[in-house]
Amino acid sequence: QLTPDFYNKTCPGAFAAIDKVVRAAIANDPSMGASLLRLQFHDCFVNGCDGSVLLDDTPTTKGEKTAAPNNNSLRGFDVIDRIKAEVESLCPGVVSCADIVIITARDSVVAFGGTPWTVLLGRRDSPIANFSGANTDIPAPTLNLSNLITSFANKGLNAIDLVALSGAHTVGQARCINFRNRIYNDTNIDPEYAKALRGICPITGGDDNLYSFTESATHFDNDIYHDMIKKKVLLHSDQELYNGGPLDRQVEAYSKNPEAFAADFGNAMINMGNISPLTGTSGQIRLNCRKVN
Ligand code: HEM
Repeated sequence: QLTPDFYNKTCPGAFAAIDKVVRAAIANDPSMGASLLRLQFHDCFVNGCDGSVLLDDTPTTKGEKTAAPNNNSLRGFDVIDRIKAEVESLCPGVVSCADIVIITARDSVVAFGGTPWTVLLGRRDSPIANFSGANTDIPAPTLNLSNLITSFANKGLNAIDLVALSGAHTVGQARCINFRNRIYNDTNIDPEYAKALRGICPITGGDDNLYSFTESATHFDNDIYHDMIKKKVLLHSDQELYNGGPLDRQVEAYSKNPEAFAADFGNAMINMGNISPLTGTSGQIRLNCRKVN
């Protein structure tokens, strides 16, 4: 039901307006591109791609922003607010927050030098957030390969989608709390890499200290697959993809063929964007992405 031309008649200016705000945000803070890309994942894995991740807590209901995988970690909500304001001034009440997340993720990858894909549109916004769903459905970096595969399968995504989408970790950063156990306890990690990271992430304290996933954390390329093969990745979950198991061949293929990775990444983003959208007369077009109408 989603289509690429959904806003062609009702808001043809939306694409240029969104891209402009995304580029300005990245020019102001290059790390923002990664954060905007991640929002699509954390929206789509919880109740589908329905903009629920954008809802603030209210006095009576908890939103998803304060769930464990998101709290003190997700960012970019102010950029989404700026985009929504621009788009509302162009065409009031037309473009959903859920679709803004999808377009913003694509534009961020392109701004980082990645390959564009055609986004499918026509999603509507959920009137409710799912705090407990955000805690259970977003995979943790401690998961092993079979649990990662299951977590993606639960959302209708296959193992190729898992390997391709994990390529998103070619950009952005992680906090020490998410890689401490790996650098002190994992054995499938390059010893020099682990040693260097221990300087940034002590055994106690420094939970929020940041480290980049790859050397070019603001350039969208296939570096993360090279790093997996070298055992120089931050997250336990990313190394699980290349650890003597069935997906090693796919990691090697993406490391050798950046075009194949780019094509599969775009397709996997489209697949992820298809998770349980609200369409037709379901849901609403929120006027402010942070609260229900
Ligand atoms: C396969 C399962 C995944 C796990 C276990 C996982 C886990 C994580 C963790 C732990 C962080 C660091 C958060 C922090 O320290 O605050 C992170 C960051 C990030 N993730 Fe994932 N992730 C997964 C899949 C994805 C997918 C599918 C995407 C998008 C397509 C994605 C995009 C990102 C980006 C871009 C960042 C950096 C954010 C920033 O710098 O602000 N991740 N992820």
